[in-house]
Amino acid sequence: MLLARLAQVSREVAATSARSRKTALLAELFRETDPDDVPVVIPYLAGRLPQGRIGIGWKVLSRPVAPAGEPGLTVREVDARLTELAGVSGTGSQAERSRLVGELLGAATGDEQRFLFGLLTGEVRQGALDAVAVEGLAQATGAPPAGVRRAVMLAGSLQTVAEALLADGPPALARFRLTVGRPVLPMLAHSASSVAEAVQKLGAAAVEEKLDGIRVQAHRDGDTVRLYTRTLDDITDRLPEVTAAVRGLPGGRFVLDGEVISLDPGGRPRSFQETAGRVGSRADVATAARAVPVSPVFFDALSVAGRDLLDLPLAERHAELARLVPEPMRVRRTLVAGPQDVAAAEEFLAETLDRGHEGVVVKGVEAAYSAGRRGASWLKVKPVHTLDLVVLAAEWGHGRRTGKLSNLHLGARAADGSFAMLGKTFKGMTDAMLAWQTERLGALAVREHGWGVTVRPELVVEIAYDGLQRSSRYPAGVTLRFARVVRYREDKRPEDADTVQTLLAAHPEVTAP
Ligand SMILES: Nc1ncnc2c1ncn2[C@@H]1O[C@H](COP(=O)(O)OP(=O)(O)OP(=O)(O)O)[C@@H](O)[C@H]1O
Repeated sequence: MLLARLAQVSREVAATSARSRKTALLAELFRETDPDDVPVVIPYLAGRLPQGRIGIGWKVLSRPVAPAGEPGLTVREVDARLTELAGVSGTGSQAERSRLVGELLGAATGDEQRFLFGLLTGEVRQGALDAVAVEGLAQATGAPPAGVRRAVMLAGSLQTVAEALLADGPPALARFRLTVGRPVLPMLAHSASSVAEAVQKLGAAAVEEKLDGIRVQAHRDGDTVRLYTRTLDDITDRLPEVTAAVRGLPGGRFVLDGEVISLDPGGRPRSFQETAGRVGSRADVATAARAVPVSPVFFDALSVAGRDLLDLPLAERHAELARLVPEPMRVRRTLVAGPQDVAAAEEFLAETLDRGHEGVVVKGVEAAYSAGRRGASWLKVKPVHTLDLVVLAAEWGHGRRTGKLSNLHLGARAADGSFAMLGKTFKGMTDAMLAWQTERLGALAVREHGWGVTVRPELVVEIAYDGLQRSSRYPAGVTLRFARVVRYREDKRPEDADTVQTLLAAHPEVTAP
């Protein structure tokens, strides 16, 4: 496929707000797509590079290059050139990268250059594109949209399903089943402002403690156990005590969903940083496990004895979980019949907070497990409400913070895939965080200014704030009051950050006319 064609469709999809038009444009593109091009076409459509970060600085990108007259670049050729570029290292690498970028841009027309520029700076991420792409794929191949959606959730990747569908047509969907050893994207939760609101919305529900640890999916087949994070990274080798605990359970073949958390000897949770540091560290696992042991606490069963449970109601999945997993390794919960039981739900929340946990997740008992989605039937309630935002830029600090990137520019996802700045903060950072973010943001810089750097929008940071206020200085017309950093969320991608739309919806006091 020619890059020019992809760039054209990408532009047209971004320019129209009609979902049916977006779907039709993508369907047309997929009909022309060679299955071998899929590993490039899908990430490019979403504004992502298959190579991940390739470290081209703003200086290199901002040098004007005369465009080619005729489009001739194929997507595969562009990908090959970027792979070459990503591999350049050592002395003289800067000059070599600069030469390769010049060569690539010189082979591109003006339109293609603009597309490549967006891709290389990471300025536009069409995170919402996946859902439309699923429909486009269904339309292009004649497969049922629900079947494609399910396959994507089981494969954990649109790309894998697109390759199979474009190569073999709708029968390929049957290949995607929940399999022990192949992780699925976890179901996520929406927020509710109180348990009363959550119970009102859901009716009969399980109110579960919300543990502030790391999400883990545990797969077991006989003696083999594998553990995956919410981004489907395999972390089995880092958590021997969790692997052992899973191996000790009675069933021989299952997939469970839960959280790993580090508890102190009194059973209270240690800080999130301790658990996250433990799960994130590969070095000297045995020493780390002695210093900060973690335990799994499961809240769902996705497959037991070869039976796929995803489409069963929560109540039945819970019953399976209870058969398999003994009490201390299961999340605590209380069942409520509906709004009439709100007092019981509130009491459970209060007890949970007393035990040092961060809140509760209220789950509709009838709902299936919607893997890879923020299901409407899981509502989290936390007294301290935070936002996950993306760092767009950072300013050099003054005084004690001279030489450190300090004041962060924070963005939420906008409807068009870009990020809308909501405000700035230099509060809440420890010295260690300042040092870490200076290095990390330095590496992500795409543009240098006297005041600081603009960065590739990749780093997700959790922000506490006291409210919203109107402001004509910011693109969404609002800004955060007293924003402060809680922690970095390296387990999240920019596509997982909060959106302007959900933020506004959560603050009717500001948005009401
Ligand atoms: N009982 C529970 N049921 C479901 N998820 C739970 C539970 N206890 C803890 N969690 C964690 O809460 C997360 C659900 O909240 P959400 O999907 O919004 O992710 P999150 O943004 O990481 O949450 P937060 O930022 O609020 O910690 C899950 O991914 C899981 O890691």
